[in-house]
Amino acid sequence: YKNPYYAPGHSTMVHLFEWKWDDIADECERFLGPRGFGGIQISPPNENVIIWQYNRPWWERYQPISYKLVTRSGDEQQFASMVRRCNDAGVRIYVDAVINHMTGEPRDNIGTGGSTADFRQWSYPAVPYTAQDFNWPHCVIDGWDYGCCPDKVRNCELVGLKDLNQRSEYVRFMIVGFMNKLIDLGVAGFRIDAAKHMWPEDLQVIYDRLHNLNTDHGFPSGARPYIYQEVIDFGNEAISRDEYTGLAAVTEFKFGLELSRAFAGGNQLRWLNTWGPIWGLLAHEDALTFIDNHDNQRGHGGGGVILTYKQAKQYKGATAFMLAHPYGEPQIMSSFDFTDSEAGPPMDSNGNIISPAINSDNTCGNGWVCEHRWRQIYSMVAFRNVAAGTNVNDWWDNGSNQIAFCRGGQAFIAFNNDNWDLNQNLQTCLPAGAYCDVISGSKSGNSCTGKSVTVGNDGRAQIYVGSHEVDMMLAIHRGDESRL
Ligand SMILES: O=C(NCCCOc1c(-c2ccc(O)c(O)c2)oc2cc(O)cc(O)c2c1=O)[C@@H]1CCCN1C(=O)/C=C/c1ccc(O)c(O)c1
Ligand SMILES: [Ca+2]
Repeated sequence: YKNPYYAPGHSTMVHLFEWKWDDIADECERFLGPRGFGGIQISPPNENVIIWQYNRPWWERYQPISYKLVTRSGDEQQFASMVRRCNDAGVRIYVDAVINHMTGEPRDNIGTGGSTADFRQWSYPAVPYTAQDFNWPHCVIDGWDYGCCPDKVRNCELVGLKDLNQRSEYVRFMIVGFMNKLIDLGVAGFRIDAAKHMWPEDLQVIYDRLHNLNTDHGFPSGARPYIYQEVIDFGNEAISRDEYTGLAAVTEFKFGLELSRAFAGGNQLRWLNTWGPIWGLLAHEDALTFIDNHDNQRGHGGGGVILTYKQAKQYKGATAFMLAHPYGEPQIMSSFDFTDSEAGPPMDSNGNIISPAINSDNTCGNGWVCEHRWRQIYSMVAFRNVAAGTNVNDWWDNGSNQIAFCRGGQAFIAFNNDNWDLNQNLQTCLPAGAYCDVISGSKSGNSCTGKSVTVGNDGRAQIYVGSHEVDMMLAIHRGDESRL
């Protein structure tokens, strides 16, 4: 359950948060496939309750009312078409699976597919679930429970959301049926939302009943779904993420916290020469890594200050480091612009999501940030693909915030987060020749729109990154995007 089964030559997952299925399919064909992205995390595809009371908040999609594949992102036909088109473009689909709970007790009683429920009777006829399928006696998780009482964190309601009993064979049957339908439609795996709130042994049973990936979508026979479990654990709770790493991969929240601290100036970059498990991070094969996610970019996820698209220069620096370094399985957040932390995606007066506009310079409009379309970010996906299979070598630093390293003999990157210029003759580990810096520009024909770097026969080059430049890094590699 720890292998994403990306297509050859592809890497990196992007979370297209709240995107519609037709738009995702287009994005696979016109951008993500050609740029070597490995996969996409999509928003929950099953029917959720409509919450007009808070003007369609982003978190309404985390209140299931049924397992029908009808949401504001599209219906089952559009879902199937997206998976087919993305797999054909070499881009995998991972589903955000909300299986711990159903809804709370919202004011309105109608779902995105027209289903209703009787919340106070724990009755969801569109599944169907009835009261016997939920955990009893009724209780709600209290703040103290996280520190003392694993049983309550699993068996009581998270913020009043009706808590399913995954020990029930019927509930297991319904959840497994829902997930196997998605696997048969060609998805490559799942994010398990709120995994901390479910018993590992119940999750193990559910995972082991999942089908192998669908070979008609290019997966090898016998391939198991890639599963990464959302366990928010900063080490101060009774439940540890180590209870879940035996099952499948786990979201590594410390990763984004530590890199945000380093690139926001709270920790010197030179300390990153030991980046990896000795920082208290999960083992490489267990870690789904990211700078920010849909929850903590809004300040909900606890743990401290997280960099987002709003701190563009530092965010691009931290993201470049995430993608340049071999540790973990990285995910890029692709956001819609927000100021209100509850606000949902851009929508028209009827509540329909507005599609991202693609501008002439390939950036997004209509309120979508599309971090994955920022040159400094998509260029580092190509860097990661060229560097696949190599380690970090020839580390250099200036004793504070100027660092540089190679990936085998394939790629080289330098960062400058000091407030004076980096101007050094450094070992790039690359063959002699001319290279375009893929951060300050790109290669067009046989010239560079940004900086160019000349590497000598000894692999060394003069590397310059001014402290007042738009970006704090310079990256070159042996792939076609950089090598002249
Ligand atoms: O103030 C709120 N929630 C209380 C604090 C955050 O607690 C939640 C956590 C949570 C937070 C921290 C933890 O350590 C933890 O074990 C759980 O996980 C969720 C997962 C869901 O599927 C749906 C939810 O409503 C929540 C949730 O409310 C607002 C209003 C309701 C939704 N919400 C939210 O803030 C929604 C947050 C949310 C939604 C989906 C997620 O996948 C997620 O990680 C957080
Ligand atoms: Ca639970």
